[in-house]
Amino acid sequence: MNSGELGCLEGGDLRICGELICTICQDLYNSGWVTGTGGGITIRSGDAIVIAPSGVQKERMRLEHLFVMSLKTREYIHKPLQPLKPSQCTPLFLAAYTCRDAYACIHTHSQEAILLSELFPNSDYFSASGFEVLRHIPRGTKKNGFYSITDTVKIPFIDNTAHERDLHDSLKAAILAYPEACAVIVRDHGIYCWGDSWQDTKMNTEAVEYLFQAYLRSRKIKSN
Ligand SMILES: CSCCC(=O)C(=O)COP(=O)(O)O
Ligand SMILES: [Zn+2]
Repeated sequence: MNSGELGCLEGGDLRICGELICTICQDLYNSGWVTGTGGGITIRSGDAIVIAPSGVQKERMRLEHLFVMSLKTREYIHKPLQPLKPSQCTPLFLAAYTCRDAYACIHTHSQEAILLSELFPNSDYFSASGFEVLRHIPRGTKKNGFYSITDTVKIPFIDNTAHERDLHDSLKAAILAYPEACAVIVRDHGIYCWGDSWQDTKMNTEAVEYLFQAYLRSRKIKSN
C-alpha cells in the first residue's frame, strides 16, 4: 500500500485512469444516465483496477476518493484516507474484467433500460435491428468486429436484486451466455457495459444507450 493521500494515484497511468473516472462520471451525470449516488465506472491499467467509492455523488468525486485493487490478488493497492467503502458494483466490474478481459466497465441507471424492462417483462434479451448505430456496437469485443445495420443485436436482461453484490452470479452467467453482447440490462435498474479500453467502453455505452433511445422513440411513433 502506497503512503500519502493519493498513493499510487499520485502520477502515471493510474492517475490518468483516476482523472478519467472523475470526468466520465460527470459526463454520465450530465447525460441523465446516473442520479443521486447511483451508477459508476471502473478503469484498468494492467493488473490495477481503479474503483469509485460507494454511496457518493459520483459526479463530484475526486482522485483522493478512489480505490485501486490488484485484479490478480483482489487486494487493495490503495485506499482513500477518508472512511469510504468501495463501490458495491466491484464484484460486477470484476466479472467483466475476468470473463471478457475488459479494460473498463460503466454502470448506468438510464430510464431507457428501465422502460425496456417494462416493455419486455418475459424476454431473456432485448433485440433490435435496422438502426445505423448498430455499426458502432461490437460483437462482444471489437476483435470480433461490429454489427451491421441488418444484423440483430441481442442484449440480455437479468433480474434486479436488493443488493448490487447479489447480481454477480446472474451477470456472470449472462456475460458467458451472450458472448456477442457488450452489455447486460439489469431489469428496472440500468446497464453494465464494458469494452477493450476506456475509450471503447465509453463509446459502447453511448451506442447502446443511443440504441435504446432510438428503439423506444421509433416504437412510440409506430404505435400512434
Ligand atoms: C442495489 S445496490 C445500490 C447501489 C447502486 O445501484 C449503484 O449503482 C451504486 O452503487 P455504489 O456502491 O457505487 O454507490
Ligand atoms: Zn446501480
